[in-house]
Amino acid sequence: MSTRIAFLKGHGTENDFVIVPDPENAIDLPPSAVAALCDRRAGIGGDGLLHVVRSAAHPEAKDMAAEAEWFMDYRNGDGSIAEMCGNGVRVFARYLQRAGHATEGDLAIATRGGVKRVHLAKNGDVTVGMGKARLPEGDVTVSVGERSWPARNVNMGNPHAVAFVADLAHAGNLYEPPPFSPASAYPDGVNVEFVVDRGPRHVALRVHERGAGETRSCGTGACAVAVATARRDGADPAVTGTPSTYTVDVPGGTLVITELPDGEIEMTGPAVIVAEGEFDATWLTTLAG
Ligand SMILES: N[C@@H](CCC[C@H](N)C(=O)O)C(=O)O
Repeated sequence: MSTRIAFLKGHGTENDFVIVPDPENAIDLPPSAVAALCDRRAGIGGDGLLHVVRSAAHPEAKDMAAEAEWFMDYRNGDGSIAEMCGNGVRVFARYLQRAGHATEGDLAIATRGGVKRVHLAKNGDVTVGMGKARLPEGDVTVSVGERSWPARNVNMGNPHAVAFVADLAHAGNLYEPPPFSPASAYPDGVNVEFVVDRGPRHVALRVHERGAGETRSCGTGACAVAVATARRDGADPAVTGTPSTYTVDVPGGTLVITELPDGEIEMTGPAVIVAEGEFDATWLTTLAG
């Protein structure tokens, strides 16, 4: 009898994830296995993978176990590891609720970017305390074809370059990571957001995600965009003393981002589980090569 491994599929504003519940951290998920599971033709398909592990059972999360029972071991679709995934945290929380590990209201989730406070609302929205942005100094230029733009460095636990453009179509097909200069600016790669204005405190973005390509949403990216836009608009909450809220349209929906005067950022958006099933463990090892 072969071993069956349970999985679910979920998305947050169409940033989609394969979810692998593994409370005791017993499933070996090397990068090749993650990439095989996230493959949209030969696998299940997803922009990334949420490995659901008890914090106490994961060496990277043990220290957070007293604060947060569950650790989001997030992987990009190409198998690489990222520090944080904003849409992923909301979907992770929705999974915990569905599995009976959490109820409506507040919970804490351990991530590589620290413990995140999450609120599962009655109306189906999920709010995440995303922590504070860091704005590393340094001019960066992002290019697509003949066009180039200055980009703002914003770190949400993971790196982002935010470029304001006249038209989202100028970002091109985003099959490849957009080149930036200086080439040494992001030694570990970067997520690149292209942004246009839609109205007062309302923007829209397209994103090329490190390790995934163009996706239909990026939660940390939406936070980075809200922070960069507030600085551009003279609405930095630390200066004005009032929270700034931006509506951020992404190709897969809408996220609402609020930055408080102390720098803490809250992200609100949907999170849904769309399917569940199981796969054969030997299929995984064969695919993973
Ligand atoms: N989709 C995510 C971000 C996932 C990580 C990113 N690709 C990286 O490598 O930093 C989000 O919703 O934040």
